[in-house]
Amino acid sequence: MNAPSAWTVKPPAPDPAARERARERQNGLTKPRGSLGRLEQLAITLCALQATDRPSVERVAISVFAGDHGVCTEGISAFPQEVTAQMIANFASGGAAISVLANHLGASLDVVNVGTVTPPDHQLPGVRHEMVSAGTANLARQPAMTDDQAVAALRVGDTAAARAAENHGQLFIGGDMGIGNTTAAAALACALLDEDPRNLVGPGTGLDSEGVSHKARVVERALERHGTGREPLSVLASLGGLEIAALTGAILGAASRRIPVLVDGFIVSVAALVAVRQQPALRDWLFFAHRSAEPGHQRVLAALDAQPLLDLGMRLGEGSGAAVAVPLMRLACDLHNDMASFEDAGVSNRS
Ligand SMILES: O=C(O)c1ccc[n+]([C@@H]2O[C@H](COP(=O)([O-])O)[C@@H](O)[C@H]2O)c1
Ligand SMILES: Cc1cc2nc[nH]c2cc1C
Repeated sequence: MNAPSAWTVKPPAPDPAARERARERQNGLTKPRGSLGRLEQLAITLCALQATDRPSVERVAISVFAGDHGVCTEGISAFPQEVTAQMIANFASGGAAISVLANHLGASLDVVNVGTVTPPDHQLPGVRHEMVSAGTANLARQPAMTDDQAVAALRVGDTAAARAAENHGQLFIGGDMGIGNTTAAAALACALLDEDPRNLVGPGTGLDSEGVSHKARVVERALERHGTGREPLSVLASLGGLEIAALTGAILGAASRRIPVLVDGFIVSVAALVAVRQQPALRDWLFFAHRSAEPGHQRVLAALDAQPLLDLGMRLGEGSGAAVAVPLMRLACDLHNDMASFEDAGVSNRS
């Protein structure tokens, strides 16, 4: 019963009538048709997802999921593992990039510790400790998670999405924090896309080229051990991470509650890829914020047929790239909602 494949959260279909009305409205606004480019499509898609004529992303719900990775013992990151827990404290005290961005956007920021090696500090304000385990096992040698742990982590994410829905969130952003998680994400993406690790493994927080080659060999060993071609949530259990599984659960959970999702960088996109492989109807609910500098992101975006909004060379995680793209989505909504029509403004339309 606790096999990950039993996870059957289903996203609903977007509203076709709201989509059609939004398309008609865009075509009647005082601009040549299509001249606002992808901002037009963005507003139309939001109308269909929010089943409204007046789309809005004023209420943004951000959940950052943190977890540690057993594969760190293989020397695959430029930073030590304790940074994961230290950054949780930084999120709590408002000093992290995502803290500043959330504050700027007036977004809620939910920090969830899904499992660190460093014992949780229960005094930290605003941090939820929903530890599934003290980090994952080393995926190069054994499954990162048991099936039960993967399901528990999916549930942690789904619960965060439920909180976003209770707070009437109009857009969900998931962020990740986990030293070593670019190794897990690359391994997962290789298994799901049948790719060579040398094409998907990158520097993460800052490995040099020798470090990247070593990391690719670690991923290769993991793939040999766990094999490919299994169902997506089993691949997630053996090669993923606690925060990555929580992100998969959160993304599915948000869409199933009719909250559109703005996907961040490499790690969140891999969590989204797992979710789309599990529930293809989820794809409709995803906007892609940016192209991360982590080289494997490009391949994952292509597999999801995704055109990100921004390309700023960011590679931080935390949901930061998604937060940076929110103002663009807000502008797309304002244009859709507030521009005059040809008729109202007395402007001649094309003959
Ligand atoms: O989101 C991205 O595209 C991204 C790319 C590179 C690194 N990161 C962040 O850096 C950490 C993982 O890097 P590493 O080198 O320890 O695997 C983790 O906390 C991620 O949030 C994030
Ligand atoms: C300092 C630091 C902050 C981060 N935020 C997300 N991943 C990170 C990795 C490091 C090393």
